[in-house]
Amino acid sequence: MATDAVLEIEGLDVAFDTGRREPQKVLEDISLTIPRETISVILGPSGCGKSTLLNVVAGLVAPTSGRIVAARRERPLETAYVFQNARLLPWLTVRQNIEFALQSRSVPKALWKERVEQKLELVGLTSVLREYPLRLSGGMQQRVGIARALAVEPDLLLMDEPFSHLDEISAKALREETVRICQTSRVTVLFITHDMSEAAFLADTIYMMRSNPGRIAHRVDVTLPRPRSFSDPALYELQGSLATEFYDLIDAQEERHAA
Ligand SMILES: Nc1ncnc2c1ncn2[C@@H]1O[C@H](COP(=O)(O)OP(=O)(O)OP(=O)(O)O)[C@@H](O)[C@H]1O
Repeated sequence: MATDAVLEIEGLDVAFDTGRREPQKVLEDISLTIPRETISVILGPSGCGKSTLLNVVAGLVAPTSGRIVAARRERPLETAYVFQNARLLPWLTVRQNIEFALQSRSVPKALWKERVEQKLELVGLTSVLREYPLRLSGGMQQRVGIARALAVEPDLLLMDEPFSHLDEISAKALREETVRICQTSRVTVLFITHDMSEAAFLADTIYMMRSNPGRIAHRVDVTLPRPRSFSDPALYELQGSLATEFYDLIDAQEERHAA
């Protein structure tokens, strides 16, 4: 295993039993390495198995075959999720929502106050500690969701299309925040999207997937310097080449389907 990797996945297959004669193969021969303190992006069309891949990494879905090797072998890999919706508990305050996550991971109570305040500060939201989630905007709720995930100090942060339900201005701000947080807090991220510009802006490495079954079709190492700007022509260029590859894949798939 590479010395700077948090996780390596080797030859991973996932098939679901759907009651038909043959199990449905959703992921096939997935291999990837996630280096420490980087952002790896899985880019793929709807239904190609992106969320399933994250669920395997989180230990929620068992692979049919293949290996997942975590760098820290002395204990299971600690992961935390940020979903499309923040999924905050509406009857708990922001502080209590984050404390709930800390409690569920058995983080000692003596650490809670500092963790909650530090992570809320990181997402720029210290003023909402006592608020209830429904009084916050969608973007603020998502920031709390990120703070909650960071509070457990995971080895790997799993982000499943976390900004896809936000307006474009909030989404852009949160993409910038994600990069800043990763750099200042030395977090490692596995990020799912089907948005080319989001992938180009965030990623150190992009794994482009195709469907039926989900496979990694291309790996793109993004060498654009940081901080990146949404208006950088080089970013547009990368986004354009990702789009070309992406739609070529979809066309090839439709041709295979029709044959
Ligand atoms: N527990 C399950 N049992 C059976 N089939 C499943 C299960 N979970 C996912 N699938 C199937 O696996 C395929 C991939 O689903 P998945 O949600 O991983 O795709 P995705 O790329 O994340 O899609 P989207 O971008 O639309 O969220 C789909 O056909 C889905 O119906």
